[in-house]
Amino acid sequence: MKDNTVSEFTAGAQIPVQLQKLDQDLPTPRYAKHGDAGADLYAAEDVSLAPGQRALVPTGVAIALPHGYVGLVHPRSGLALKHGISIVNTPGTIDAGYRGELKVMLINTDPEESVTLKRGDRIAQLVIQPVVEASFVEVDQLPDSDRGATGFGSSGGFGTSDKTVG
Ligand SMILES: O=c1ccn([C@H]2C[C@H](O)[C@@H](COP(=O)(O)OP(=O)(O)OP(=O)(O)O)O2)c(=O)[nH]1
Ligand SMILES: [Mg+2]
Repeated sequence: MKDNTVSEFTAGAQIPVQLQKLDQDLPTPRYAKHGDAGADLYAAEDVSLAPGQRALVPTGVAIALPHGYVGLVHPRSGLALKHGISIVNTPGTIDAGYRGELKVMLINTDPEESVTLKRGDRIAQLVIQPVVEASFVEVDQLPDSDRGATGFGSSGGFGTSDKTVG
């Protein structure tokens, strides 16, 4: 790879992403199954989380994403279901220019049980996506749209008074 630029994006395509191992003894992040959206990230340290506690957990890797891409650090559903482990800032944003260690801000949402994760456990998954950069154009008036300024449940679909099904 001569430079760090990828000009075209094709759905399903593989792009090369330079990865530096800061911890040689951990496996390289990988997609657990062919077609997975996220590559699993490993904990570089043991971490114990009391109920409600959070911790910034190192993963032992740094990457150089091509310009025009973002890395999103998503929780793993198995850890969430079994132990209530989530990510405080989910999804974490890995900027293309970031060269530091990828870190995961885990939180234990279980109200009663502490959770201990070990070095080498897969704690999160990194989803890489193309992004567009906006050039913001300031206007006095925005164009009309079907939705307008409505939101925050305005279309219904929950609660007892405005069921959309049955
Ligand atoms: O879960 C995360 C989130 C962020 N980062 C790293 C990569 C990212 O590029 C950088 C900055 O993240 P973000 O923009 O979310 O944080 P900020 O609070 O806006 O800090 P900054 O002012 O440095 O942008 O921190 C991680 O390693 N893990
Ligand atoms: Mg930022």
